[in-house]
Amino acid sequence: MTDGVRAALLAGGEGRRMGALGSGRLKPLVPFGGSCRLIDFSLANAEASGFGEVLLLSQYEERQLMDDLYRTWWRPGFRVHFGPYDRAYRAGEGYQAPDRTTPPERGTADALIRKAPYLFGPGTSEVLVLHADHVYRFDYRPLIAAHRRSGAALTLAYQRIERRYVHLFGMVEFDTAGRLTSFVEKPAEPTSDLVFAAFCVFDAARLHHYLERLDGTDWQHDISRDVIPAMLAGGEPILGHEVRGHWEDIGTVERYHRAHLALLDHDPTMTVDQLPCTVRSAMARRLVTAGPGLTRSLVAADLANDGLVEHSVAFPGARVGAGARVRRSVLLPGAAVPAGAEIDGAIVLEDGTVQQVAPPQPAGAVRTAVVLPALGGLRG
Ligand SMILES: Nc1ncnc2c1ncn2[C@@H]1O[C@H](COP(=O)(O)OP(=O)(O)O[C@H]2O[C@H](CO)[C@@H](O)[C@H](O)[C@H]2O)[C@@H](O)[C@H]1O
Repeated sequence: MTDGVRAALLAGGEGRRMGALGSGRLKPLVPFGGSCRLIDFSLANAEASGFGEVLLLSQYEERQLMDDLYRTWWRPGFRVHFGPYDRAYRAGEGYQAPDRTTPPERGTADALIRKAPYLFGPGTSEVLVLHADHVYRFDYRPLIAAHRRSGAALTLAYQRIERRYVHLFGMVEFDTAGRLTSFVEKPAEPTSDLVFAAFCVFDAARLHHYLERLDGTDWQHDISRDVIPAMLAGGEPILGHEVRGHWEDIGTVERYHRAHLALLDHDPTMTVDQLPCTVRSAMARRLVTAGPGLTRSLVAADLANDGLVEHSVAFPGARVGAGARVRRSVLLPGAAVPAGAEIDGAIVLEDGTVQQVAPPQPAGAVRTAVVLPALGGLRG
């Protein structure tokens, strides 16, 4: 099924809208759910969908990303391809710095153009574009199968959301036959509840054609702002594929915080079991049981809790001092909450920095705890 499909992962995130959480850290490597990083969702989906290789499209700090992915995603039958640096990197010859005379790519479409030799190689009939900041579990095979059956130039994943949030996305509209009739990036006045979920499968030849046509023109170098509208204007058949399960773009620190608290919902659209497990933590193997100081929280087994943790997520190695109270918050790996502190609606970083995300709310305790499984048997 995936034969002939080149999977390409856009991982150029700067994390500008992540506040302190994003500073000094690559956005794809922002930890999530205590067991993985943002980039791991698309990689885990690709692996589970039968892909043997994913091409990395990155722009910032490629070396750091390559070192990390080489370590965390090394296993027989699956690999992340580093494009122009792949051969030398794997041969142990080290990293070849990008040629500084060539301007860095600016947008998502530039990333495709710059990696074209690795994207449109012989035998590639389709290109599957993925993102490194999406939280979702998805089998790409039905999307690819539907795309092939229809003969479309592009089949894009879309989701129905509340109208009030549509202005933050690419808005899509379809005719009764399911063919895309309109695509508006970040519309000021939305007229549809359907948004582009940003992952999609292109006919490789058509994509190549439109990238070549746009390159050198006055454009914004973007798949959503340029490539898809150009295809639509060119009369290319574009279809949609609805994403019915959980899918979320972690574009801002607020969404990051909200996505964690959503894991604690009574009927979550994504469960803890669905999180990829790519982070190894020896400390997390020490089991703790939910105790009196813990209410409806997702915690690593090694949480050292001498206070109260309510409706929160605590990553491996987090510590809560005596008398401290943590509510609706996320404690990153090793984050220490000092004795007596009151934390509500915040993210506590590894160095103890408290990033306030939501206004504090009155208490409303719920009496259950989800304990993250010991992270034994993980990849790494
Ligand atoms: N040169 C480069 N190399 C590698 N990666 C790069 C890159 N330039 C950007 N990226 C990455 O591509 C992704 C797209 O980010 P943008 O900020 O351009 O779009 P946004 O997420 O707002 O909307 C987009 O995603 C939402 C869904 O979340 C859609 O609805 C909308 O149509 C679409 O534009 C980000 O993860 C970014 O890091």
